[in-house]
Amino acid sequence: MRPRQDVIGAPPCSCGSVLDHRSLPPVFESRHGHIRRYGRTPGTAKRTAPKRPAPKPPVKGTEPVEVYCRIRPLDSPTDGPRCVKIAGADGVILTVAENSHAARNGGLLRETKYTFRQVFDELCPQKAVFEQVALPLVEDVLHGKNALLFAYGITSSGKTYTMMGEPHDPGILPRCLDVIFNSIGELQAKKYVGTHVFKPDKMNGFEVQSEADAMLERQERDVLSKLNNNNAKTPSSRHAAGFANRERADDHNNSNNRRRDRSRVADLEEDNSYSVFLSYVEIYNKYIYDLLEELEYDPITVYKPPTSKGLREDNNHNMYVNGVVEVEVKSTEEAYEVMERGQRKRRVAATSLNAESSRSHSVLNIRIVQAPLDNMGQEVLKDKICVSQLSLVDLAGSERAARTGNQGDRIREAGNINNALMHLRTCLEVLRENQRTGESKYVPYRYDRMTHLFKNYFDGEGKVRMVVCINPSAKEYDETVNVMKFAMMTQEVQVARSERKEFDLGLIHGRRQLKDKLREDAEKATVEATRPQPTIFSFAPFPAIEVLQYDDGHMLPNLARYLQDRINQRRHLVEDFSQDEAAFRAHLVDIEREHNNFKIRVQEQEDVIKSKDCDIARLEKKIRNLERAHESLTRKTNSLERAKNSLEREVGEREWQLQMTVTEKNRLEQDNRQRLTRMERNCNKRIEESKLKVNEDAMARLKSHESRLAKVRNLLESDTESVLSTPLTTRSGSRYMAKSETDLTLTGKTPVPTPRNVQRPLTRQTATRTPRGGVPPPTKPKPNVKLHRRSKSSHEVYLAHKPKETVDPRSILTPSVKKTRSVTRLESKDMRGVDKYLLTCMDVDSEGDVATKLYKGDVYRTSTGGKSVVLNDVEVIKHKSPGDKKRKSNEYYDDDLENSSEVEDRCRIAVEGHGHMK
Ligand SMILES: Nc1ncnc2c1ncn2[C@@H]1O[C@H](COP(=O)(O)OP(=O)(O)OP(=O)(O)O)[C@@H](O)[C@H]1O
Repeated sequence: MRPRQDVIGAPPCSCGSVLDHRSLPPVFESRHGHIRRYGRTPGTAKRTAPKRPAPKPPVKGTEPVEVYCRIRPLDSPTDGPRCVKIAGADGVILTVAENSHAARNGGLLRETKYTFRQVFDELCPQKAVFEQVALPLVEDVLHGKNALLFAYGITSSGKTYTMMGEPHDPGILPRCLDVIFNSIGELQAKKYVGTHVFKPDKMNGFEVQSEADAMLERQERDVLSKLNNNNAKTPSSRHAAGFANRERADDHNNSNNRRRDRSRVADLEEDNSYSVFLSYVEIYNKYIYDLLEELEYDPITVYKPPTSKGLREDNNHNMYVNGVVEVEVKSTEEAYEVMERGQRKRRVAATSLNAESSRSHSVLNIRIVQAPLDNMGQEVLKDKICVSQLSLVDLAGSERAARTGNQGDRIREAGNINNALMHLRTCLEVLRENQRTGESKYVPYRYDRMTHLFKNYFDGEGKVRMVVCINPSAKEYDETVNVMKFAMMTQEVQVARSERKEFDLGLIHGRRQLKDKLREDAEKATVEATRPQPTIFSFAPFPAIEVLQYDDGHMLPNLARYLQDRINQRRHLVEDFSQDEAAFRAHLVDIEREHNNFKIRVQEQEDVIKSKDCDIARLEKKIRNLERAHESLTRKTNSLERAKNSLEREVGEREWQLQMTVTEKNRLEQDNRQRLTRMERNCNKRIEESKLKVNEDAMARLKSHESRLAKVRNLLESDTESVLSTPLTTRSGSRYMAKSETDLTLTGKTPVPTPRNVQRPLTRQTATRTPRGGVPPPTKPKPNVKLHRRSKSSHEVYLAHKPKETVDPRSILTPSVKKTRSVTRLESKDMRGVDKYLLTCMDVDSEGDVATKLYKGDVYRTSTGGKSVVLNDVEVIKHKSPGDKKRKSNEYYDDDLENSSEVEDRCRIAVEGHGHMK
């Protein structure tokens, strides 16, 4: 199988793209702006200032993962060539090593510059590294934010050194603990004492434990620790578990050697109560083990091997190790002790590159639990607990089997370590691509325990920092290149910035001091109460002052002594009294001052209370208003509910009615269709009958018309003297006596009439006498027919009736009438004094031919005094279109027939002499 390190040894660019060095030009600028020089010619390739792309504007609310670089010293100054140079405060230049993979592959990369947030050289002290890298994270965690710090690098690059350090020069972990305890000092909640004791709820949260429970737990612990002390005589757990342990961890036990970090974080919430909890796990061969778990003692196997732990997600979607032991620590010493306990259990082994090589990734979780105190400074507010976490991760180093010379378990461990690191890299790459492109590709955190555990840091909020540890030895060049690329890629990952937790709940400040003050006062009062009361001093009784004998030489001296003593005593008493008085006065002054202070504070508190009362009153009023609003809304909701129900009912009814209507409509439609079909049948039948009847009527009317025409003809024939020998028969059977010249056919050009409906020019003009009755016009008169010549007498007066719509045809053929009176509209009076009647009609057929018809008649006086006209002649002057040659001659007869009814109508009016001609 190909060793893992060969796989990870070659991906050339931090952006993940594989570069073929041979195909690249001598100078190539990577996507990250790093200048790379290629070429076989060894020499001093002068490095120009790297041209980095303009930094992207930071996404609002996010910040990049901050990557720092630490270069460890070589084991000895003569320890081979170096491949790493420092370039300023934030850059390192990696020079290709001669025996490196890149060099062997032909494409020689001379120098590459990598830029970090900050670079620490070999001489950089631990304190400086801590202050730059970890102190801001400690500040964050004390202010309620989460943070992750991990050390990354190849094996033996100084990760554990950076994280743990040495007793005389501690690394990041112990310093973090120092600073935390320096900062929270007196603000800590008392362990097992008081009512504000935080306790893990086993689901990654915390609860407040009652004092009784806390005491009970303490007793249980005491018993357990005694038992453990007894068991300590048995072989140590680390040997029983068969794991090698770091001897240097024992050095930490000697706290006298340990140098403390004196830094502290200011501006903490003084009215909060703090607790610190530690948990320590390692991820070994894909499994998570609890380093603080007390292994059960078994008389046969001595100690049971540790069981792996699972990962769970809490209510806030944070990942945690299920069932992990969380130890509350109250001081740096306690924390050290716990940390070292875990450190001793961590799996390390000697490899050819590191005598104490970490075979697992270790995660120390420092959880700060804080909650604000109540107004009396006595208890914490249970529902305001804030938990923040600082995860300090010492990753196992990537390693190549060829370099380490590992075998057996070590090879398997190395494979798992490399896999986990590769997976971390994959996750970060996907995350970075998602952030760049706006896509939401699945980030495979879950495929590895380590990435799954850190998921919340990359997806959630909080600072993430990485210390990349570098071994500058040229032998490590190939792996160092990959570490650099990973670091470059990681710097481009953005994480959400978390906000500082605010604990200002409107409570009074200085609650903690108030509590202390009250306690002090109570203590003082107790002391005062136990102080012995001053006894009333009484002088010794007077000696006997009776002189019993004259020579009594004792009485007076005794008395004098007594009095002197008494005077002295009195003087002492007065002095004592004045001292007591002064003390009392001073005490009184103190009390007075204190009293005044209290009065001021009481006043302040009263003000606060007043303002709170105002607030309360305002809020109560608001609550009342809201309640009223709520009630009215409830009423409104109820009424709307009722309205909605009734509307729903109504809608239901309407729907039902609609359904019924539709059904009824369908039924009616069906009925109507049937009825319509029936009616259609009946109608068709009736239409057929009507048609027949109409035909019959039309035939009957035709017959009656014919008979009437026949009568008129007979009448005309009988009354007229100038009867033509050859009567012209119309299609309707009526006869006219032709008085005009017959068969007048004119050729030659005539003025073209312009009737209204004529559009085509007329080129031929024809005037024919129109026969009636469909008989073709005679071409020449029969010899026995006597043609009646048109009267030429000049005394006959014609009434020429030309309706308005007639136009002048401009024909050369005009009736030969001398005396003419023209009217356009016929009235009775016009008939006076006229002998002849001439009616001019014009007609345009569908072909556009214009026919001018001249009806002539004689005017007779009737017996009733009126005038009657007997039409006896008709002349038709036709203007034919040249394209009408094919027109059949009998069409003329059709036209005549059509017009005959019109002529009859007009004549009827003229004959009667009533009405108006159109
Ligand atoms: N900055 C430094 N100054 C002095 N000594 C250092 C420094 N960094 C590392 N060392 C030394 O180098 C050796 C290897 O370091 P360390 O064990 O920390 O490497 P590591 O990266 O944790 O390796 P592994 O991944 O195998 O555990 C140790 O002896 C350590 O003391």
